[in-house]
Amino acid sequence: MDSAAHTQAEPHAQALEIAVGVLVDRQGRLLIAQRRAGTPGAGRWEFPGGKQEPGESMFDCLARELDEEIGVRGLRAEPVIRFSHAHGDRPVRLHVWRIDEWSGQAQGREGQRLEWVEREALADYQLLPATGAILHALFLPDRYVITPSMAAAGEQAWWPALEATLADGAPLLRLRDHALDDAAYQALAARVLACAHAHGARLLIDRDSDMCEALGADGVHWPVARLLAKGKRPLAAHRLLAVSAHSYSDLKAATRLGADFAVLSPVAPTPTHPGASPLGWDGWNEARAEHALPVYALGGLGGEDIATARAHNAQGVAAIRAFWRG
Ligand SMILES: Nc1nc2c([nH]c(=O)n2[C@H]2C[C@H](O)[C@@H](COP(=O)(O)OP(=O)(O)OP(=O)(O)O)O2)c(=O)[nH]1
Ligand SMILES: [Mg+2]
Repeated sequence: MDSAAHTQAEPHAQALEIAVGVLVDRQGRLLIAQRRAGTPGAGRWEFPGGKQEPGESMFDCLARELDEEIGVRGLRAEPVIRFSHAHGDRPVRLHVWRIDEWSGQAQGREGQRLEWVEREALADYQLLPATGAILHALFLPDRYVITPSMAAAGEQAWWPALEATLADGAPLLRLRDHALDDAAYQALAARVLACAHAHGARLLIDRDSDMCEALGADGVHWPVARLLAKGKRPLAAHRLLAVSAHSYSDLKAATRLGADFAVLSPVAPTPTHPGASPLGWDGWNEARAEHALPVYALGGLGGEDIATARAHNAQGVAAIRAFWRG
């Protein structure tokens, strides 16, 4: 997904409300449709959906659009993400659902082409802008584990805790250890990466993209200031770029510069950053806004907060202590 996929509309512009449904079949393939001539983005591929009508709930809109466009009904749908971005003459606000069960056989009822495509093969299609945000939201987990520093945990305890955390099913980790110099960090990261990959987990590192490439790590996690200083996305599209953000404008910059996801903190007070004033869920909501990327909630939260976080349009919860099995 290129960085153009991350344009975002200003929130004060009057957005069109759009319900979008991602049908996922038993083999994990996704249903895409080609936009017809004469519509914004003609020829590009999208997930089916369309505009809300007056008096309609977003879910009713989804059900109606999918029936009209592809002839499926009886949806079992989970909300995935909500975001706004500029598209055509007016900004659109996309309310995206994942649909794993439905009745009827999907067919292009408006003459549009449909295809079932594996996620990896989507790169071969010209997709609508911002589809990258939808895909990341679909496939990123609802927990993001940040490792405690080895010095604080003690090396003897740290490695078994890492193994236990991975065995517990942590699919995405950030190796955070600011105390180590680059050489020591790289040596540690190589070992942690091997453990993570052995468990099918992905690992993001806190250092530069050259180190990421050298290690074959899954991506980097940077503070937003570092990304702003760089001025552009530092790594290839198949790697993950995560950004730490503390405000609306941080997230705006992260989106503009092609971040794949962000972590917005602190929601609640946390011992790691005793001086920072917590956002609370209201402040979190205001800062998260409708930026076109998945955003984890961080700060004093744990697994029991995932449902609340999801209800606030978060991808899930990021945490050190709550997910570390030390
Ligand atoms: N369906 C869909 N629309 C998207 C996606 N991403 C995105 O920016 N959009 C934009 C394109 C359009 O401007 C708008 C969707 O409206 P639409 O043109 O499908 O509207 P509709 O189905 O109600 O069609 P119509 O009655 O106006 O013909 O949202 C996406 O993934 N799926
Ligand atoms: Mg449509």
